[in-house]
Amino acid sequence: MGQIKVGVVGGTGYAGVEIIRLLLGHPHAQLTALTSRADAGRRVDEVFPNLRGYLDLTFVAPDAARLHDCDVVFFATPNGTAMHDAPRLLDAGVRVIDLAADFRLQDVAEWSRWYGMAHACPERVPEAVYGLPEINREAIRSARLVANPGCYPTAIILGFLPLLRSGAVEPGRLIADAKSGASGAGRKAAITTLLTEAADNFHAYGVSGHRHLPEIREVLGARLGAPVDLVFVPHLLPMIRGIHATLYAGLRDARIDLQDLYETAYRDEPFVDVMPPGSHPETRSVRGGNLCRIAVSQAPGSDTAVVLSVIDNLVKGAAGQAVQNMNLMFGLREATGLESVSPLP
Ligand SMILES: NC(=O)C1=CN([C@@H]2O[C@H](COP(=O)(O)OP(=O)(O)OC[C@H]3O[C@@H](n4cnc5c(N)ncnc54)[C@H](OP(=O)(O)O)[C@@H]3O)[C@@H](O)[C@H]2O)C=CC1
Ligand SMILES: CC(=O)N[C@@H](CCC(=O)OP(=O)(O)O)C(=O)O
Repeated sequence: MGQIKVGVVGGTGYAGVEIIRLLLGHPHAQLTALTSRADAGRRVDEVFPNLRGYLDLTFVAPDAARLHDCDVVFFATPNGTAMHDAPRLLDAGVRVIDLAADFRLQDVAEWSRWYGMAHACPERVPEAVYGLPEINREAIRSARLVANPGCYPTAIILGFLPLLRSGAVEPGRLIADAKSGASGAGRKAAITTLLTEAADNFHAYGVSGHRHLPEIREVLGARLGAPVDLVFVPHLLPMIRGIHATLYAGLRDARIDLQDLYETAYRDEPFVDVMPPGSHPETRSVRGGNLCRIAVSQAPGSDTAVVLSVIDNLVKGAAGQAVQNMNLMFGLREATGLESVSPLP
């Protein structure tokens, strides 16, 4: 096949530059239009010296007509951006993958409550496909508009899914205790992610309600055909990349073979690795890669399942998953360009 012409709106953010990094190693993608308002006119490799020698492109303003020449445009922009610009691109026949939350919730009123703004194109929301290939692979293949999942939801949904699908747990009594590295907050300046605030420190945030909560509820609930509820507490870890989610669920029958349940559920998934019994997945084992590594356990005599789920928030939690979705949308092998091994240490 010919090269897929790719645009990235928000090419100077952490998720955007990760898409650029991944697509430089993709045999069928041609980076065509990379946007930034602040850095328009600057060479990409001047802004990101790690890319010197790999591409010869200059950032352009996001309204550049050149986006219309693309086959697919990734929006790696703040929430509330793609909903203004995606409709024109879709009307011009360009496929859109939004890494933000604009099209993740089918319940638009709920979306507006959590995101604090009116939706600019509620009529386009029903056509959006939630881009978690492990649950929506077939719909993604024919989608024109993909809502790439949030980073916490990716780790948490993949972690809970086998338990819920099998009916092994009560869907209303789940607990997700999750930690993220600081790159999850993006590249913009903010006090909480200053080195002097985040390093040698550890704290929870969003305990009274984080916007990923309705996303997890809606996606799992739709999958299950019944309401799902959970306690979700995110934390900020003094590291750069990675999410570690520790998930707890009460088992209906403590005799279940959890290892077999998870191995069977994810046997054919290229990007979910169910580790052997007794494993403790490390965030560095998925650093820079598109894998979600999962370990599941149950203490002797306990009726609580404990699931450990790790991802790189910028890869399986954002850019890698977006490229996985692009591969599906363009009929490519799903793992194309996503097969690098994480470095240790
Ligand atoms: N970081 C992560 O781990 C994850 C992020 N996401 C989501 O991906 C999106 C990008 O995140 P991240 O890369 O961290 O964010 P950053 O803050 O690092 O980058 C944002 C990018 O968007 C551009 N931008 C900002 N406002 C606009 C606008 N109004 N129109 C066009 N471009 C704009 C910025 O450049 P400029 O201002 O120069 O135009 C910049 O390139 C967010 O929605 C985030 O929630 C999802 C999962 C994980
Ligand atoms: C550490 C940190 O701040 N993480 C971010 C997660 C950002 C993200 O992936 O979320 P959206 O795409 O849904 O905005 C947060 O909790 O807001």
